[in-house]
Amino acid sequence: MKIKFTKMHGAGNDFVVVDAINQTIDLTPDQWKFIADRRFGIGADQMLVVEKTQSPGIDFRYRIYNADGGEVEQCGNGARAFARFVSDKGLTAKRAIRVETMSGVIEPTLEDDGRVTVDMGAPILTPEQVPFDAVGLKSKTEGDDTIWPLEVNGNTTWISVVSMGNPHAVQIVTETEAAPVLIDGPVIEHHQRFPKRVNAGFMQVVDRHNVNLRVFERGAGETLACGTGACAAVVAGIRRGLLDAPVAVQTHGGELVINWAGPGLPVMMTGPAVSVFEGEIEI
Ligand SMILES: N[C@H](CCC[C@H](N)C(=O)O)C(=O)O
Repeated sequence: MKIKFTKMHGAGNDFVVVDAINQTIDLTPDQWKFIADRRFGIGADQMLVVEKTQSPGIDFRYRIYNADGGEVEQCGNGARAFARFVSDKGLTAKRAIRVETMSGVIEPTLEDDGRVTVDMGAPILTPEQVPFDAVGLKSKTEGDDTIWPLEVNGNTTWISVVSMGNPHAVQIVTETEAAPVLIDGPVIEHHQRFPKRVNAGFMQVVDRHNVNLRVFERGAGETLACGTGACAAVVAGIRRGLLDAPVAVQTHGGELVINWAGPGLPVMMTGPAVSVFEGEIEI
């Protein structure tokens, strides 16, 4: 079957985006993995599939597949790329678009300056719902946050656990460029205390409104940026009493700006969304 796609990125987190409204898309995890392959396929961190929805008051559904072929609940940078895609393709004339994902409804809005702001919904802060297995662990309180000891490569790493619909383990590091992202990231991603695996964030606090962040993503490895990871890291930093909103998050692929007014309230993320090229692939 031939599939038309658009290659996009949000702060360097790159995507293959497909319109499943005007073409039939029904691929296996191995076929998604092939598309994501940077040598044998197109190459991407995630694949985004745009679908119709019957849900009242909702404009679209969008599905997210990681480079390992697995479908996941949420993708923050992907939400911005999705909004750019449906607008550019004329699938909607709206600038504020309500889209349902596996983990609920989010609302990206196309800004006049070319960036996209997404209401990512409220973070989930109960460990069991992340999900994180805290049984038998002795936590510490830091500000309003609870941090947990995780055994990683023989060291104890203290983490915040946050879900943005997808699971995140956030640690504070002195300097992101010296952090063992590629050594500890895979161990945290597959840690037994995360039954659905986890995205591992490494955050350096520069000042109360600025951080550097690297994320070893579940199912994709280290990416140049992680939108839900930036949301989770800022939520953790605010709860720990280290940050004040808004927070500019510097990633290897660009800047994301995160706003959050506290528990139960939505996390707002603003950042770039860029179309790079269009193509067609036989699969
Ligand atoms: N790897 C993530 C999905 C993509 C998230 C990231 N690319 C973002 O921008 O939020 C997970 O398995 O939960």
